[in-house]
Amino acid sequence: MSHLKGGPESGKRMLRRELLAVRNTLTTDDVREAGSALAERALELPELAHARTVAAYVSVGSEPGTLALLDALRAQGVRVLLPALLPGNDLDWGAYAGEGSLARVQHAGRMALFEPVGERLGPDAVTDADVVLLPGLAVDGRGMRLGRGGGSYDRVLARLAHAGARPSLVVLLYDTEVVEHVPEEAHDRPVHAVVTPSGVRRFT
Ligand SMILES: Nc1nc2c(c(=O)[nH]1)N(C=O)[C@@H](CNc1ccc(C(=O)N[C@@H](CCC(=O)O)C(=O)O)cc1)CN2
Ligand SMILES: Nc1ncnc2c1ncn2[C@@H]1O[C@H](COP(=O)(O)OP(=O)(O)OP(=O)(O)O)[C@@H](O)[C@H]1O
Repeated sequence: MSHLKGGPESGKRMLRRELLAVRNTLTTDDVREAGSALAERALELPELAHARTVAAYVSVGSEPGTLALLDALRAQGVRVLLPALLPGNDLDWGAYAGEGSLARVQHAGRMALFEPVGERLGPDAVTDADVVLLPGLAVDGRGMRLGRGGGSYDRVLARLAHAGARPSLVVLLYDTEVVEHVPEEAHDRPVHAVVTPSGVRRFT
């Protein structure tokens, strides 16, 4: 029973706290360098080279940087969708039209996010994506991902499954965040690959 001490929920909470503490020690230079290496590695993925639509997100704070990757994809003519947080933690989507098309949004109790300012396409727009780039704090050898705990991407994955959409699911992390074991709950779904500054690892 997951509400009991030692269940997957408390295991996730402890692991999140440890991983966020490590991220908090990174300097802005560390974050920027990791972001450019990450973009380079990610662009080697054939899935991204052939994608028409990619669902991504704008990194904030000590998250591995995504802006370099978003701009490179856009320059290649890829349609890049970005999330906007809805009440209840579901995600709406809008097209990325360059850095000037982002607005800093402060949702109560959350880190400030950068969200697209243009037309909102609705939560189902993500089902158009050929690749979904997911944020996270860790992944294990099975591809089980630890998120921030909002459940936004759990909902995205459930929505994709419901629509019969099967995009490539790729999580973007630092090297040290590929760990031995991520505690999982019944709703968790594995990703297909992780990109870190040192390369790509696929899960079977
Ligand atoms: N850059 C970025 N954009 C993103 C996400 C993300 O993880 N990173 N999301 C990922 O789903 C979605 C938004 N969901 C979010 C969920 C939690 C928090 C957050 O600040 N969590 C706090 C803890 C708050 C709490 O415990 O309630 C934190 O992690 O410090 C932010 C966004 C969509 N956009
Ligand atoms: N399909 C879903 N619909 C609604 N709520 C869900 C769904 N899947 C999971 N949840 C809820 O979301 C909450 C957070 O789940 P979990 O701790 O697995 O988040 P996470 O995977 O770390 O975060 P994220 O998915 O945002 O990256 C849980 O309370 C869970 O019950």
